Amino acid sequence: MTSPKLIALWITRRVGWKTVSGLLCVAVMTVFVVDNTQTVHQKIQRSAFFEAYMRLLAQQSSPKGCRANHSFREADMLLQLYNNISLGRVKRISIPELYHLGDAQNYTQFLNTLISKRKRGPLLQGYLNNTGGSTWDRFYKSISQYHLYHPYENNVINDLLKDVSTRPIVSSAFKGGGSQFKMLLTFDNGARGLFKPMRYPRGVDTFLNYFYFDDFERHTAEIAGYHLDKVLGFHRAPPTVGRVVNMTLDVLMHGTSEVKNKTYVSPDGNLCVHNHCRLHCDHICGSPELLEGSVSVFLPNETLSPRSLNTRHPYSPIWRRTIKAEWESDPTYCERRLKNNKNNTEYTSGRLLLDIIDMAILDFFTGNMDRHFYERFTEFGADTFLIHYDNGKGFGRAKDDCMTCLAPVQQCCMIRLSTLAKLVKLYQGPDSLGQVLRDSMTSDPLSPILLDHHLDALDRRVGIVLKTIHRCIKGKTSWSSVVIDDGYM
Ligand SMILES: Nc1ncnc2c1ncn2[C@@H]1O[C@H](COP(=O)(O)OP(=O)(O)OP(=O)(O)O)[C@@H](O)[C@H]1O
Ligand SMILES: [Mn+2]
Repeated sequence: MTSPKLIALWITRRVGWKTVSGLLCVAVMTVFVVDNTQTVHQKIQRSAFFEAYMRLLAQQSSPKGCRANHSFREADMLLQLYNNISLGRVKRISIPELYHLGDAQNYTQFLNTLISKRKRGPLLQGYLNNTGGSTWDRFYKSISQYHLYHPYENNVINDLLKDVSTRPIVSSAFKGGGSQFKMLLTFDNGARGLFKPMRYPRGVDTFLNYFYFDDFERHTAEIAGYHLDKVLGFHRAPPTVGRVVNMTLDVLMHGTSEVKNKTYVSPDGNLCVHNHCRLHCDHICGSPELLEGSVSVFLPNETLSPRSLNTRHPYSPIWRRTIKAEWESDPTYCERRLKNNKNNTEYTSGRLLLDIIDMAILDFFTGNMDRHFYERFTEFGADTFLIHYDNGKGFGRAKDDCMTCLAPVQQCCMIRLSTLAKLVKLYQGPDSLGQVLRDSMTSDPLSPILLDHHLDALDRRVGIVLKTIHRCIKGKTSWSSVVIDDGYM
C-alpha cells in the first residue's frame, strides 16, 4: 500500500469516515476561497492523499469481491488479520511481500505475479525430444513437475482447445473405466480427447434423494472444473472444452464396430447410442443427431509418461448408502492417520497433504464428492501436483454447500499460503470468484456454461472456506500451524 493511502487509512480509522469527509469538504472550500488562480479541480487532482482517500471511500461504499455478495464475520476477521500481518502489525508472524494484497490490484494481476514466481521444474522425459508440431505435442512438451500447463504459454492452450473443439473426428470408441458414459475421440491428426455427453440441461439440479454416486455427471461441470482450476492458479486440470458432436458423422460413421452396433434410431426419431457399464450407461441420444458434451484433452501416452493410477484418496467416500467412511465419523482422522502418522511419512512430510487440501477446496467450490483415487505423474516422484481430472460430479446444487467435501480442511486445519492468499484476495475484491470464472468461461463455444446461481454460490463458498480457516487459527491459537508457506503455488 502506498504511504498516502496508509495515512488516509490511519486517519480514517482514528476519527471515522464522516469526520474525515467533513474535514475534506472544509479543506476544499478553503483552497477554493484562498487561491482562485487555479481551479479547485486541478489542485485536488494533485493531491496523492486525496486520491488515496477517494479510492478507499469508493471501496468502502461498493466492495465488489465475494464479500460484497456474501460476507461472514469470521471471514472478515481473517481478512483483517491477513492484512495486519502483511503490514507488520502482528508480532512474530510475517507474510512474504509476494503475497501482500493491494486493495486496488485486480485478481488477475495478483495471480499473474504469483505464477511468474512459480518454480518450473523438469519436463516429462518421454516428450523432451518430441519433434511433433501439433498442439497436443506442444502441450505435452510443456507439462512440468509443478504444473500441467503454463499460463504464460497461453497460446498453446488456446490453440489446443480450438483444435479439440473443431478438428474433424476420425474415430470414436467407448472408453471403459469409471462409472460414466465416455467416448474416446481421435482427431484427424491422430491426437485424442475424452468426450462426456450432456446428461442434464443446465437448469436441472441433483435430486435431493440421490447419493453422489446415483447421479449422472455434468458435461458443464467438466468444462467449469477446468476453468475454475485455472482461475485459482492451480493449472492441474486437463484443458477441457465444449463441443457439439454429430451422431451420424462422428459416432455412427466413424465409430468402432462396437459403437456402430450399438447405435439406433429412437422412437422419437433421434439417433442414439447405448453401452453397458457399471452404473450409468443408459442411452445417449442426439437431438435429432446433434449432441453437446465436454472434451478433455487426453493426457500423454501412459507408457511414455506413466501416472500413478488407483492410489486411494485418504478422504475417499464409500459407495454405500448406509455406511460411513472412517473420516466421516472420526473428527481426529486427519491428526491420527495423516498428519501425525509415524508409519506413513507420505503425509507427514512433503506437499501431498496440502495438495489434497487444494483439491478439497476445488471440490468444495464445485460440490464434487467423487474423489476415490488420486493420480500424479510417477517420474516426478512425490514432489509433484495431483492431476485435477474428473470434475463431472460438480455443480449439481447451487443452494447447498458440500460440507463433507471440506472435511480435509476442517480436520487437518491446514492451508497452503498461496491458496489462502488467492482466496483472501477474491474475498476482498475488487473481483469475485464468480466474476472471474464467468469471464474465463465466455471463451467456451458452449457458453454460458454455468447459470448465475452457481456463480453466486462460489462467492458464498469462498467466505465459508475463510470462515473455516479462521476457526482453525482461533482453535489452535497459531497462524503458523495452519497457514503453511511451502513455496508451491
Ligand atoms: N483427460 C484425460 N486423459 C487421460 N486419461 C484420463 C483423462 N480423464 C480421465 N482419464 C482417465 O480415465 C479414468 C476415468 O475417467 P473419469 O474418472 O473421468 O471417468 P468416470 O466415469 O467419471 O469415473 P468415476 O466413475 O470414477 O467418476 C480416470 O481415472 C483417468 O485415469
Ligand atoms: Mn467421474
